[in-house]
Amino acid sequence: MTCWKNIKAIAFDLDGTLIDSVPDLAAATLATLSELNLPGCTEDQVRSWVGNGAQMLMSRALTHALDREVQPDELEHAMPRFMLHYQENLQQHSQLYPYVKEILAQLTALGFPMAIVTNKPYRFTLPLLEAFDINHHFSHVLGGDSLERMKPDPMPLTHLLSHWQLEPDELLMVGDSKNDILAAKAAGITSIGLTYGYNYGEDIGLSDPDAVCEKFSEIMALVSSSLKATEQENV
Ligand SMILES: O=C(O)COP(=O)(O)O
Ligand SMILES: [Mg+2]
Repeated sequence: MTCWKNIKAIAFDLDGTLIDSVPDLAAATLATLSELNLPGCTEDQVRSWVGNGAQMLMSRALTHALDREVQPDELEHAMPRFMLHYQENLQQHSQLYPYVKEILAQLTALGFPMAIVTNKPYRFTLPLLEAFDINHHFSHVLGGDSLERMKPDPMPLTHLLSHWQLEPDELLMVGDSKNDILAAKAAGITSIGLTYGYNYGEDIGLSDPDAVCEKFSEIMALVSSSLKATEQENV
């Protein structure tokens, strides 16, 4: 049984959890395909390709456009173009999901240490957090290329556990993708799956997170049960 009262720190996924970033990722993907004289794709297709970092997104887009397996040199040729297009338009159409700012402020006020654990390359992550003015909530920001392995590998989460000197049941992962839930399970930590993000078009409930939330604001009720328990222990 999940013990919400033990939660002391929270790791947040970024794309599809805090920020709806697909519109800008889709624009950069389309610009890259067009530069390579390849057929385009829809925003819905890009949404189903997000989840394993920028290189995998481009690899899936090229596979679709070429209608065959993509060769390493083709991916190598496309990547710098994609990175440049996305860098130039990180925040044209992307938006924070409702109440993200308010809830992060409340969690910070309650004293939870918080981190970002995303598969997005680090070089895009910090500027995006800064552009939305939420960077100050996170003492740790781990991109998909910050460590040797990215989610669904547990490495970024075990890194946080050892840095914060926490037991696994004291860390919570909040994310929209099965990669978040698989990483959390492999690290032995608690997880919340959000239904509104990107999960390859699959139901996040099938990954069996400890709780499923339809809105970001719903995480507050679960996390605050940890505070009530702490208050009672201190009476
Ligand atoms: O960039 C991606 O592919 C996914 O990023 P996320 O881990 O923040 O959802
Ligand atoms: Mg995500």
